[in-house]
Amino acid sequence: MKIQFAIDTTTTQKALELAAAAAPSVDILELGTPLIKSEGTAAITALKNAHPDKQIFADLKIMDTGYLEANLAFEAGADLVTVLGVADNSTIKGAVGAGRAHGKSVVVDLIGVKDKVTRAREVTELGATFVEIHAGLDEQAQDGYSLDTLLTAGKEAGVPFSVAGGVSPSTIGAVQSAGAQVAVVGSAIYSAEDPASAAAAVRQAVTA
Ligand SMILES: O=C([C@H](O)CO)[C@H](O)[C@H](O)COP(=O)(O)O
Repeated sequence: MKIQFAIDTTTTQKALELAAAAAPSVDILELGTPLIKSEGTAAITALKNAHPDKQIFADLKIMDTGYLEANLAFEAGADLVTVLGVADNSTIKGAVGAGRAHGKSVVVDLIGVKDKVTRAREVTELGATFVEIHAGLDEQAQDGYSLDTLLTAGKEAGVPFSVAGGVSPSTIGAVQSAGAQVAVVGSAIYSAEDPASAAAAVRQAVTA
């Protein structure tokens, strides 16, 4: 299972510092949506130039103009780009088309999708490389939030998936056992006092 570090900061400078600290322990470096909104696609290029050996994930959360927006991110150096599962199928197909034109991948983020299992199967048919079974930061803050719901959906869907929703060293083992291809870890690393050690702890909790 790959480890993806979601960098939810708002400046390229801070993102580069966090990426440098975590890089030895992770496989994929994600530019979070707030970072891209704050700094634009130039931040994608900066991270790719600093880490050409890593997969760079641009969390654009595309909702419309799938080809156009995905193309912007791929041209800037992204290897993976997100489109929203709640978007129209034509938008998802557009983003997938841009991915194919660049030889890169599109991930469909199921944040806000009620029936994640059904939609996961549909968008995989449309060409998503994998789906992200995701509860966002606002959903995580609600009473009764549990990562288990995401893991159950991932197992049931039977398609390639990642999991994002407050994954930490203590829960990443369950994500791996559920069969995820990728575990997304954000705040457990970027909010830690020592992000390098936090990323190493995440790596140690995953079995090879
Ligand atoms: O995608 C995310 C969120 O929508 C804000 O951009 C997060 O990067 C994702 O949820 C992973 O972060 P954690 O949940 O803090 O691990």
